[in-house]
Amino acid sequence: TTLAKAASLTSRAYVTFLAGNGDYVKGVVGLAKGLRKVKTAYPLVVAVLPDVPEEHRRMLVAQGCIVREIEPVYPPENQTQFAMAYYVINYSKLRIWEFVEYHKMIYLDGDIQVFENIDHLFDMPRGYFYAVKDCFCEKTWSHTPQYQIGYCQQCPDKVQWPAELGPKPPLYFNAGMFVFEPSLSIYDDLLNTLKITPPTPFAEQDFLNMFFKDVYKPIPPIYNLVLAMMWRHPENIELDKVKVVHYCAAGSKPWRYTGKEQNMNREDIKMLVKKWWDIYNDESLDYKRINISPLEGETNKLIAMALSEAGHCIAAPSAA
Ligand SMILES: O=c1ccn([C@@H]2O[C@H](COP(=O)(O)OP(=O)(O)O[C@H]3O[C@H](CO)[C@H](O)[C@H](O)[C@H]3O)[C@@H](O)[C@H]2O)c(=O)[nH]1
Ligand SMILES: O[C@H]1[C@H](O)[C@@H](O)[C@H](O)[C@@H](O)[C@H]1O
Ligand SMILES: [Mn+2]
Repeated sequence: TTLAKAASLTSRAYVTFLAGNGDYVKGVVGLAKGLRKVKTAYPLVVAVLPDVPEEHRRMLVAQGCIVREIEPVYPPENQTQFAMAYYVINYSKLRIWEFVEYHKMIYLDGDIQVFENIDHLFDMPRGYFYAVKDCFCEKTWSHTPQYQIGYCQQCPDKVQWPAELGPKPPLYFNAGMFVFEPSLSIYDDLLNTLKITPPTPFAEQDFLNMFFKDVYKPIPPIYNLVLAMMWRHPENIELDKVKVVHYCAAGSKPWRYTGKEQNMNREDIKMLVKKWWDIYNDESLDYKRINISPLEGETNKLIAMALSEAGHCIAAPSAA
């Protein structure tokens, strides 16, 4: 019905995560502007930890974001070395499963930029967890047998998985981008499972991989270009088809980019960093309240139609 269609359009959103008072807020502002540039029909929700300063929250609201505060989530205590010390805060991402006013969401890291519209990903069948396969070739993976034997799921035939190591590990996704369905029962299950799961180097990314392994569906790497793919597996990437770029390689965050770190002085990287800045600096992409988004316009029409089908009519403003 018309009303159902209106409801399903309004119950979708992008979501990202912001912690601390550092410079990741620039990433989120850039992301909000990038999503506007590709004319997404859906809002960007920013899940913020309590330590995000008021000034940064105001900047995000001014960019049209919906700011939602979340409580931090901590893994059980243990002596793990995270691949990056700050990854521990990423367990707090699990709170986004609580956002059940949305039926479906696309999670994007703050260091991601969207260069082409990806709204069609919301239309994929429900009941799965969609994300892009990660690459195991960078030094951040040196703690794993995969890295040690030179096995990568991006080229699984180059180095075969040795039988002595047991069955081949399940496919592993990068958790900087995924399509999921908020749900209170899954949320409870996530938090209860976390309580009995010791932390591991890739923090909530390892945890989500374990938790969703039976419903994980890989989507093409154009939906989350992990930058190392460009020098590790160029044969798997068609740069001109890429829709979503994840500035995750060491030294690649555009707002900190110097070009000095390893692999950062490449032309393709410089071009992608420049494209990020072009969006960030484009004032015409700043949020203007006056512009009703195509979805708001469309939804308002659908709601009006549904109400009139149901025999209601919208009261005209009364003459005072
Ligand atoms: O000070 C910080 C650090 C991180 N973040 C947020 O946390 C996200 C994850 O951090 P990074 O993007 O720096 O991390 P990576 O891309 O290297 O990390 C990858 O591995 C992590 C393991 O915890 C997560 O799964 C993350 O989503 C995945 O892309 C950021 O995008 C940002 O949204 C902040 O807000 N402030
Ligand atoms: O989440 C991590 C991170 O983004 C690293 O930068 C990358 O090397 C990894 O492949 C990934 O799993
Ligand atoms: Mn990231």
